[in-house]
Amino acid sequence: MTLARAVDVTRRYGDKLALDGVSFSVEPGELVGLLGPNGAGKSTLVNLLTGIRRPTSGTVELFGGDPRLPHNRRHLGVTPQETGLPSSLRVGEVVDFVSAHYERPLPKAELLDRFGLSELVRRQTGGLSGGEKRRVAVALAFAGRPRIVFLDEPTTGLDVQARRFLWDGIRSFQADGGTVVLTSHYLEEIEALARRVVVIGGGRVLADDTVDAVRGLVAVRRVSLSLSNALPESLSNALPGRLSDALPEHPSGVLPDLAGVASVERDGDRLHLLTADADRLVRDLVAYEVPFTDLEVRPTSLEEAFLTITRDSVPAAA
Ligand SMILES: Nc1ncnc2c1ncn2[C@@H]1O[C@H](COP(=O)(O)OP(=O)(O)OP(=O)(O)O)[C@@H](O)[C@H]1O
Repeated sequence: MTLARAVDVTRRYGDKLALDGVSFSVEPGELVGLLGPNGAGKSTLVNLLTGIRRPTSGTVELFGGDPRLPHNRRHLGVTPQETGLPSSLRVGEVVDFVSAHYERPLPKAELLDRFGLSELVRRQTGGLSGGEKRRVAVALAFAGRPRIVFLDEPTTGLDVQARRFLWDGIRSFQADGGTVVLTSHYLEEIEALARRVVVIGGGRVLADDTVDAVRGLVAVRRVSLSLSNALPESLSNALPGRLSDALPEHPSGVLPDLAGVASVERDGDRLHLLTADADRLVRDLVAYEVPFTDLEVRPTSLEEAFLTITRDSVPAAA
């Protein structure tokens, strides 16, 4: 049985289209990473699938039913992006309080041990550090032995060791048959946990694939250069192509049709070429004796990489 599903879902906040025709499903035992830049729509998707908000159009299902109905949420665990803990209660008391809502909660000691929180059991939550609070908030999603958990940026604000502890807790839940959906800005984080990654950008699903495949997609570099003078005419004539199409009015003529260039932007005399293989592009520029100056190669942002690569297939958001 598909545990969570969104079918052609849109969600508006006033004029803002936060999700635009998103379809997505999660099968039992999966650990799925939702990856995307700020404002991409990740939290909105999580909030729809967990019944916190309703879609504007399209359908969402949790355990085959409406996520807003309590009986469909019995086997759900959630850690939203922001959580408040009652500051005067001790960690152990908060766990007791949350666990009391479930028929068959995890024993308190086991839950705390799984997430490396045993030493904090007698501490008031108000006195915990930000990272400690976050770890408690994430652990609470597992208190009721959920079948699926949604973790919205679970490791924000955590140091390396705390992050590792949390990853171990998430992994052991999945090893026991649990299903996890987590959001992150970082492919590295998703890579540490998940095999499947769904990339969200501008309210749409831009890619739904293995981490390896997505890593290949986002390894895009921006190669910037200025053209110092006109290309030799013989070269211009011999090598017309998509770059020349992109630069019809460039005074220096055309660049050769360099393989692997995903897009070309022009900014005055400066050209910005996006490519997955910057080394090869630079070698080609040299081999073609393109008269460039001020060459600069730098990584692109995730957003830039995806929006560039998918520009042709993704219509502009409304
Ligand atoms: N309650 C709201 N009212 C108005 N706009 C909202 C609301 N919630 C989200 N949005 C807008 O919807 C878009 C998607 O937001 P969402 O929080 O889902 O993105 P996100 O991918 O989770 O971002 P982040 O990584 O920054 O948390 C953003 O433009 C955001 O400003």
